[in-house]
Amino acid sequence: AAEMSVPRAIRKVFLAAEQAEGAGARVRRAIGTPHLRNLSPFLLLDHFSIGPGAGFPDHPHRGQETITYLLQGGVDHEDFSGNRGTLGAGDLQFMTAGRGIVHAEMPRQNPDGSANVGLQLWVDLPEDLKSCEPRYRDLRAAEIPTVRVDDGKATIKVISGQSHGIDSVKDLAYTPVWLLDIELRPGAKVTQPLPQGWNAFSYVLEGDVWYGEGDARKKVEQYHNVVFEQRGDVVHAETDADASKPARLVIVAGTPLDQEVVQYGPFVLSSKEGVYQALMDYQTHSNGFERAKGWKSEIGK
Ligand SMILES: Nc1ccc(F)c(C(=O)c2c[nH]c3ncc(Cl)cc23)c1F
Ligand SMILES: [Fe+3]
Repeated sequence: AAEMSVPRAIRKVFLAAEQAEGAGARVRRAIGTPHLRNLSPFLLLDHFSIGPGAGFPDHPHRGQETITYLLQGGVDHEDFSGNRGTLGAGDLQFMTAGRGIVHAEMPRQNPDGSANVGLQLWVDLPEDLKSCEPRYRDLRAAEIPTVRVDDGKATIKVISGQSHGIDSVKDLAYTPVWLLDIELRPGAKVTQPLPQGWNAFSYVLEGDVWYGEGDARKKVEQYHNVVFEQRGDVVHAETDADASKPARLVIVAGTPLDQEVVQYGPFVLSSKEGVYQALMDYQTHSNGFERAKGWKSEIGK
């Protein structure tokens, strides 16, 4: 007989409150606050909004991967190796900082002055990859497979992982991560399998979403983060039939890493000594930060 699917219970739900970050940017931090310090392998999740004149000028990273998902507008990036690029609405950038990156992430000026909105997720790297060479993988909106389910009432963008028989195009991060962007029209109901034993959460971008089934259902509003228990292999999400507008949520899952997390801003190592070393290397332009010497970005001025 088919294995019974076990719904994942909800461990906690909380609002991602807005806070200042970078230079004049605003972020709703859904992972990386006292509500949820980290959920291995996830270190940080920022739902960012960058208005004109704001942004994230020259800054370093070591020991993690960042996944930037542009939802609205555009963000330019430029690093100390001369890599430059622009993310438009629907595009993603998977950046493996590894042993060290210094870059700037600045918004494009939108003609109508609208803000640039997106998600940035930080994923911890396994210890032996924390000193790997940096690398970028861009994923353009057009490359992302989409599947319509529940009579077309639900649309799932399979950015990474699998959903309803659709596989994402390629493994983009070193650490296995599933990232699904789901739109639920009124009355839609989706059952999404997730790998057993992975850590998983869901962040509500728009509207209201019911998670769970029957009397275990819980209604979660916009800007709230839902953290699931590790036990179980499916997540149920649905919207009210009389909802006034569609809901939009992401479901993210990843393999827990069995290592310490010692983080100082964008330096994420697995020991205090590793963090001291990162700070020293950044200050002395060593061990991966050589190209930071005298480097200033064009876009971060
Ligand atoms: N203070 C500080 C220290 C280190 C950082 F890496 C950053 C940073 O670059 C970001 C933090 N949230 C983000 N959301 C979106 C984007 Cl595009 C960038 C960031 C930062 F702001
Ligand atoms: Fe950055």
